[in-house]
Amino acid sequence: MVYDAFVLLSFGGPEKPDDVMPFLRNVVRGRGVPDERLAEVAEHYMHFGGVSPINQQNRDLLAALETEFAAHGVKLPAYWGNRNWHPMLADTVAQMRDDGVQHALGFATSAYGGYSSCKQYWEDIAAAREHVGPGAPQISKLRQFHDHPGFVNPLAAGVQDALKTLDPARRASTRLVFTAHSIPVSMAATAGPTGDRYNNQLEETARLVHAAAAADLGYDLVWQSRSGPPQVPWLEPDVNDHLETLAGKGVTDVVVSPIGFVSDHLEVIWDLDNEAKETAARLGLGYARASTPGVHPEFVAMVRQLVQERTDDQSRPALGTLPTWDVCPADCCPPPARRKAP
Ligand SMILES: CC1=C(CCC(=O)O)c2cc3nc(cc4[nH]c(cc5[nH]c(cc1n2)c(C)c5CCC(=O)O)c(CCC(=O)O)c4C)C(CCC(=O)O)=C3C
Ligand SMILES: [Fe+2]
Repeated sequence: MVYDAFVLLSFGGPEKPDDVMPFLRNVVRGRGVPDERLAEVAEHYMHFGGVSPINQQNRDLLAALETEFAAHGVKLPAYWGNRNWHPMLADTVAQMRDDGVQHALGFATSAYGGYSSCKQYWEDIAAAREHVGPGAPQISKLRQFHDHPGFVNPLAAGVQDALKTLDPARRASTRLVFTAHSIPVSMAATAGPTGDRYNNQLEETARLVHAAAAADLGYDLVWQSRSGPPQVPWLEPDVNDHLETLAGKGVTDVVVSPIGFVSDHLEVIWDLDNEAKETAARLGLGYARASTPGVHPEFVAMVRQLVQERTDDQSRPALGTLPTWDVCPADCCPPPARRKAP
């Protein structure tokens, strides 16, 4: 297969206060979420002047990738398009068509399987191509990378750096707490052809990062950033509840490592650096938050290697045992049942 471009696929985020509500309406489009609920979430963004850091983080990643590609002879122009905010993927795909692109490789900023993390990016691609119409380039999404050394090693380095900020005398009662975005239980059950792929991959990533970073410590995988109505079950426990449990069991310090994310966007800097940190302070727990990969050189190199897997037939580095594939089975990870508008 001949590829002639690269496109970074991401979530998108507001960049000024007036962007916040339209962005949030895009995130929940078709789901009948009332504006009052969105106004609550908007508050989190307003603590940061209505600016999510995610777009700048993607600009930084794109710039690092261009340098990395140039240094390794990968001659693909790099584009970027989002699901929920500008630059919107449909506009990017129109630009790619105008530039004569025929078949691009797409890298989504999520390591895992599941609807929000994987399938929805395939849907974004299909919708953007349909919007552009005849002449729209094909886009093949690169594979999931939850156990790639270029993902696991930067996470492990982040845990080790975070541990250095805690009291070494209390290491024996320090615990690693890995977090990922909670999803509805029904969504988790249909993630991947055999189900539960999202959770299973996260469990494997947690195991690998723990082994590489601090095998002497105990660890858990818990969930953050739950939304949706309370009567709908989502993956539990929530990180805040879990800190409470740990404090009751004699744990004195925690390192919280958000392995579910590739950069320190709003779900990290609000839900962890504010909410979970406050919870820890209330419980008297020492607290350190480990970094996400961001533009760590090994992570940037990983993206380039994932491209070369498709162009140069290279090996597929993997530290874990769960299988990976280039094209997801058509019936995996269906969207959640749509809620009716109230
Ligand atoms: C699995 C997963 C990831 C990780 C994979 C990936 O990265 O793709 C992720 C990432 C993110 N989620 C983000 C923000 C939001 N997620 C929401 C809502 C939801 N997320 C869900 C799942 C996930 N989300 C789900 C099942 C919902 C319920 C509604 C729905 O089914 O869509 C809402 C709506 C308001 C609310 O109800 O809380 C917001 C604002 C941001 C941007 C942060 C920034 O701006 O910096 C990022 C990177
Ligand atoms: Fe989300």
